[in-house]
Amino acid sequence: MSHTKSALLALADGTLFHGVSIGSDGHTIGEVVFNTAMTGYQEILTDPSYYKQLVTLTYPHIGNVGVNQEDAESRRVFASGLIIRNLPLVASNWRSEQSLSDYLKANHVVAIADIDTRKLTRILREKGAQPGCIITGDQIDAAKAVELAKSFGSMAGQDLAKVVTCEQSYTWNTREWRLGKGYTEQSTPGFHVVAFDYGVKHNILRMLAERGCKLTVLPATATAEEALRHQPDGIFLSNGPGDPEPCDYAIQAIRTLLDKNLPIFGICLGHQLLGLAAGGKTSKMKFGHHGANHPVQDLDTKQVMITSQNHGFQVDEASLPANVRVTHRSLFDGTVQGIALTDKPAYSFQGHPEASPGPHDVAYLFDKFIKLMAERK
Ligand SMILES: NC(=O)CC[C@H](N)C(=O)O
Repeated sequence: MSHTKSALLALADGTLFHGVSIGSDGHTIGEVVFNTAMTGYQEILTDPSYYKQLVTLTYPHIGNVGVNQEDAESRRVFASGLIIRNLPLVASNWRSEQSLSDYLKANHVVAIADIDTRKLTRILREKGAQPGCIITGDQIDAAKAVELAKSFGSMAGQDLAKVVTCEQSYTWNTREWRLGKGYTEQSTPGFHVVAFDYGVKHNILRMLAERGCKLTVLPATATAEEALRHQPDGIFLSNGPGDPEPCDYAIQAIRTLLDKNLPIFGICLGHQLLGLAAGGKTSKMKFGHHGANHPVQDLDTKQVMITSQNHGFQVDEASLPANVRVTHRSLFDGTVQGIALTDKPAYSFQGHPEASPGPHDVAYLFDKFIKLMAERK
């Protein structure tokens, strides 16, 4: 039997959790958040929105189905650490290519198992998301770990979109992808979408491609002029990590693009940035929304959808100017989940409509974007 290495999770408030290391050696710091999804650990780890966050999963057995290349949501693991109850001894699935533990090690992710994730989640619910440190080794200095946790400070004020974004613009090869899916040459792309990559998840690009869009992806700091040079039919604003408020480059670009009356669709961080560009404000939530079964109501149709969520900031309803309408609301806490401008073809959603947490309830938001681009042509 292989030697198990000890690991410690220290919270900034001094709480300590002793467990075993299941990833890389060393230490990592970030904001500790809990996610209640029962599946999708690989999508969570590779979602760039989790950069600088240490994710604890409330589902106790994580790693049962291993990992594979196909399920990655981006080019690498972006979560800064993983905290779980129990790593199964065997990973079993026909698609599995690697065990979770080997994957974490290969991606240099520090991770801890065998801790009481229920107790941890209760602390985060009561006190709110807080800084933490995971550190591995047999002789751990707990006081040092608490100091390291504190050194993270707060997620508020951190501009991380420009850290995780792509270095250069690229095109998503829609044609090849569609032909591989059985679409014919004739049914190939209609609309050209310019997507700002604040930490985009691949399934968003896939879902736009599936609807016939040709995609040009631009780095987070690209200007409105750069976007317009591509003569887009529509603009997409992606999800991403950190606080939306310091992303002034993005807010500026979106403001200019709003003036051009182009269809604009934003998801998660993109939603928050649209809210800011429209003149609203955002704020940090206590522990945010991270899970795969959050009920959200479409206020126009009254329909309740089961959605996937991952955010720690929100658009403040009271701050919204008269030309911004709230279109969706969380049925957990009443917070804003969607907005639309009344005088521009621009709208956004706080949850993740590209994730399919079982149901595909929110996929219609992608069809709405296609409709807006068609109306403008
Ligand atoms: N998934 C996201 O885009 C998250 C947006 C933002 N970083 C938040 O935490 O609220």
